[in-house]
Amino acid sequence: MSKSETSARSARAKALAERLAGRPVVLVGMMGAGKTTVGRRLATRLGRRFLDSDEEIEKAAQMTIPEIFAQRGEPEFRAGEMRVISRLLKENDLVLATGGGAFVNSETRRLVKDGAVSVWLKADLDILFERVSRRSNRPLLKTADPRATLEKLIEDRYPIYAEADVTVLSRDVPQDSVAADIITALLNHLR
Ligand SMILES: Nc1ncnc2c1ncn2[C@@H]1O[C@H](COP(=O)(O)OP(=O)(O)O)[C@@H](O)[C@H]1O
Ligand SMILES: O=C(O)C1=C[C@@H](OP(=O)(O)O)[C@@H](O)[C@H](O)C1
Ligand SMILES: [Mg+2]
Repeated sequence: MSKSETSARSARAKALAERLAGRPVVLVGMMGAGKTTVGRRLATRLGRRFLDSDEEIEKAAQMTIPEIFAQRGEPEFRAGEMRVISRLLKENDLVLATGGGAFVNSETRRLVKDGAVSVWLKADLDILFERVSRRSNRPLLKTADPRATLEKLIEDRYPIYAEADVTVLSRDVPQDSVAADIITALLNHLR
């Protein structure tokens, strides 16, 4: 990257930091959208701390997400997810990646809307399916037809994700350019 590109990038990050005034940035959207991986890059660009609610839930429960779903069930996972997100949102200067179902839960959504600026990372079925197929760590997709399950979740959840403050497309472009697109969208939103 040239010197002028580096300084333009840091000027944008600085402008955004001022407009955010410490408020957390929370990434929401479907499994495979890139919340965890793009979120980490966004935090680096902004000089912010990065946390992932799934990771924090696993630490608190001393169990993996698939174990929590299997041993405790989804309702208990959602209750824990809400408690963890409520705790994390008290932190300033944070980028928080949530699990795909977090924002769908009305109480968690209220916490995020009240305490943060929310970003919907949006991708279409083909991209999401290709990405989630790389790993088998998503209990909701352990069905006879995971693609159909994903499609149904998209149908149910898209109208809810659309309540986020900004929407950014998570295409198959480098994750760093998705992070840059998030910064642009947030700068426009907070203008
Ligand atoms: N822009 C992108 N281009 C290509 N692959 C991506 C992109 N964003 C994310 N991925 C990949 O997709 C998979 C799912 O990403 P992840 O960040 O875990 O999504 P989420 O947390 O939203 O479920 C990972 O293998 C990640 O490297
Ligand atoms: O969409 C969902 O309900 C879920 C998404 C997962 O996180 P990612 O969106 O990071 O994959 C994880 O929280 C859990 O498997 C449930
Ligand atoms: Mg994730």
